[in-house]
Amino acid sequence: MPRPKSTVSLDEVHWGALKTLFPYLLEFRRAVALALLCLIGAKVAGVTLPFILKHIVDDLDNVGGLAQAVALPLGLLLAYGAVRFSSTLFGELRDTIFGRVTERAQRRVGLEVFQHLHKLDLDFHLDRRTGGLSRDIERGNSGIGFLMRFMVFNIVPTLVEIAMVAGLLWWNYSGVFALVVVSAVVVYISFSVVATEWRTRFVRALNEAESQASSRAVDSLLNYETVKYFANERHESSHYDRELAVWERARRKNRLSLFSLNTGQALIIAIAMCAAMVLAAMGVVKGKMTIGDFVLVNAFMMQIFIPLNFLGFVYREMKGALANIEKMFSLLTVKPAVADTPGAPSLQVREGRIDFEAVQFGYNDSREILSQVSFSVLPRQKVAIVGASGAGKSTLFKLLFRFYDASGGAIRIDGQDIRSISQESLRRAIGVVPQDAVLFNQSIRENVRYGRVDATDEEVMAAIRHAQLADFVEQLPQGVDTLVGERGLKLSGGEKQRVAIARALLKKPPIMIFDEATSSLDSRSERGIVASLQEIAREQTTLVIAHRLSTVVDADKILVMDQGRIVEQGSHGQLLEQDSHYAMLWRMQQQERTPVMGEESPEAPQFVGP
Ligand SMILES: Nc1ncnc2c1ncn2[C@@H]1O[C@H](COP(=O)(O)OP(=O)(O)OP(=O)(O)O)[C@@H](O)[C@H]1O
Repeated sequence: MPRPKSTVSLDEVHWGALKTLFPYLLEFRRAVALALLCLIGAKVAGVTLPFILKHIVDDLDNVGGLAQAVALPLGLLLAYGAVRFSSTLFGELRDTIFGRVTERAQRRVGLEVFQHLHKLDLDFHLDRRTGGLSRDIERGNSGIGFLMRFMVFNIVPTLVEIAMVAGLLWWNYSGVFALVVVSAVVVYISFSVVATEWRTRFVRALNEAESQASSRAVDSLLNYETVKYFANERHESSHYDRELAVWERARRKNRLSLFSLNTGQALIIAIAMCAAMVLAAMGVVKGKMTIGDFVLVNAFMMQIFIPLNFLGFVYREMKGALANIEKMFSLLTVKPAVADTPGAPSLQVREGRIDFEAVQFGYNDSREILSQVSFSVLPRQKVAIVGASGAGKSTLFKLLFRFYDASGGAIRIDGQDIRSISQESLRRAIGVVPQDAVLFNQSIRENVRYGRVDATDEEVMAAIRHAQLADFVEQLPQGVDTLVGERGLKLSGGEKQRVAIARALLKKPPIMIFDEATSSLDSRSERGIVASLQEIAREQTTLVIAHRLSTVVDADKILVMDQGRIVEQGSHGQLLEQDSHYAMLWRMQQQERTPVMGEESPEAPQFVGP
């Protein structure tokens, strides 16, 4: 199956974008051939029309005083109607048949961009602005439809039609007519190309302004709650209005430039039409041409200048469409920073052992976040990571999950360097309950099922029970079918976390990561979940980040992190005995601990960091 070129450099993209569309034309060659036949039919009918008209006019001119109803060139008139209708019919058939080709191309390219976006690394997605991105894709996609339709059915056929008309005028009358037509066309096209090039910058500026305004609006609406917390509606509106003002200015400049282009084109056409008509009128006066010939010349001029005018529009729009496609395809040129090596094998999880070996990492060159981090997690062990905010705990998980690659050292699972295996197999083997669970705007059931999309309803319900979510779900009028709202905002923080836990439990991976997964829960729910998790964790290797030290006292090993280094490790008892960093944190948490409403026992201290 032909595939469009997937990476196009920005410099070559202008015309390179056209090349990417050829495979689709080839794939649907029968539909394209049929549509081309319809096109030829429509053009032949179009060129025949002025000749029929000429004969009708000449016949009428010669009727004299006879009874006109009898002498009417009825056959010619009927033929005129039939040819006109068939010209339109062929045009419609052509569009209908070719529509399939363009729609399929749009679907394929849309899918390719979507898949590529999912392949890109976390950094790209953290930097992107969703509103602008979706507009770029939307515009690029409709640009493809436009370009394919007009490239095949407008530009080349119009030029052929013009050549045919010029030839016919030359053949039937004189070379001067052909000269007028050809010169007008050359001037018209040259003017259109130069003026359109000049306008491109206005079109680009307008697109840019539209994307900016749209990004701003989407970002603001996504942060609806934050805007309200700070009563910043006016601030948001004024920012948005500033973007809209830029858009307004860009639009005005764009319109003015379009005015100049349209006016120039109309002037060239008017001069050419006038010249041809004057020539024809002189021919009639001199008796070299009939009135029918005069009408024919007029009809031909109209016939070529209408599509020529359209050609100007097409060229203009084509430039816009190319700019849009260029922007969309430029997304495909973004290379993911984390990529599989060609033919990377799948991860084989035999026991679930994890080794970090002298791992080094920084999100950028200027700041090191992890330095020389080494530790091992034995199969089915529970290892906890504790430390101050910003110490690099979540970063460890992001590296294990290969959102980023370490700049030094290695991470191995059962002896396999995670850089040498496929990302998909790695991620299948690891379940994550993140710090901030984000849900799809679907039902609770579907959100939980996302953990394993082929899970049965019974399995989903079992996961919901294990995550202590069943009581809550029962209270809801629509139960598990309740919609959770955008990003899950209709659920409380704790409920959202429990949905995320249920989802991860359903996945049943050999390795499980909990990144402060119970931080939004009250102590009673937390204890319930921790008990469930402990039961399940016996089968799995588990890594836990916790601020509440009481939730990890049972861990096989606790790693204490500070400023990107592991400063201590051991069991809860061993670390207390060492009486160092961890022991100090433990004591601090116990001292600072104040009873929390609704808790029965005040045994759980809060981790506040050194
Ligand atoms: N995408 C990113 N780009 C640049 N810096 C980042 C990025 N993500 C995290 N950081 C920085 O890396 C450092 C470590 O972050 P990390 O999330 O690992 O800390 P943490 O120990 O999990 O903190 P917390 O307990 O508050 O969640 C922080 O200083 C943070 O600002």
